[in-house]
Amino acid sequence: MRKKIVAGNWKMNLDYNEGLALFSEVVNMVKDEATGTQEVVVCSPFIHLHSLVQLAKGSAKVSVGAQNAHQAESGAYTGEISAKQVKSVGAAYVILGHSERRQYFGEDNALLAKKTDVVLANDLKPIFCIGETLQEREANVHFDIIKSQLLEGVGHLDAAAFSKLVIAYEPVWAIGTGVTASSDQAQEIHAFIRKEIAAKYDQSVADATTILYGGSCNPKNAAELFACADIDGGLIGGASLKSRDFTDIVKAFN
Ligand SMILES: O=C[C@H](O)COP(=O)(O)O
Repeated sequence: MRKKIVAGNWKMNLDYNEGLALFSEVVNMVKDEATGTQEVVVCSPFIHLHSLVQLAKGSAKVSVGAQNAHQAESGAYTGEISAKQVKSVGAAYVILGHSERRQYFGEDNALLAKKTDVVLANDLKPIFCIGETLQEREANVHFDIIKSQLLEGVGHLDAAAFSKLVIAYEPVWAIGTGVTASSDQAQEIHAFIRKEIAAKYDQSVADATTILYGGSCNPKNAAELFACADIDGGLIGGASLKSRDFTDIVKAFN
């Protein structure tokens, strides 16, 4: 059966020492919690990755991820980080397709397809984000948008490669706004995504795919969201910057 995952996305927050302190607290707190969450992933800025991997050693449940990787294996791309470099410090995951990357850095589905290939080729697991803007939802094209992000971004993969992905549904209007999708809205889209995966591959691939919800998820609303049949955990932004809040979300699968 698919894995229940709670992933934190620190975005461009926390200096080196702040990140290590927060991560140490999370590792310690998560260790003692009885929870249905099977894996806790912290996606930090690149500067923290190596140290977090060291701190996570000995924790069966906590993994580390990056928030991006370049589409090339290596080369003259000043300021960029490759998937191979991320892999070399021991990280396990890479977030791809986050709406902030799509919006501020012009990452489109074609580019994300290339990034997905490179990340997978380096034996890293993509957390592949899809989700509509408020305008798209209001124009009632959100299903089309989500379907095209899914199929154009990762639909070229064969079933074996696709099964290494985690999908994250993040409605852009809910990210960092304090406006969470209702559990009904989120479940509707998660079920739709799973149906599209089944149509593209087959039902067993769809049933095995972890689909996370992201967007103003917090300790108060996590349990209701995670109780939905097709929601397999969360991708947590703001609340992942506080160890107690993040751990309470991890506990929400109880
Ligand atoms: O990657 C995380 C999402 O962008 C959600 O962020 P948020 O929890 O601050 O709304």
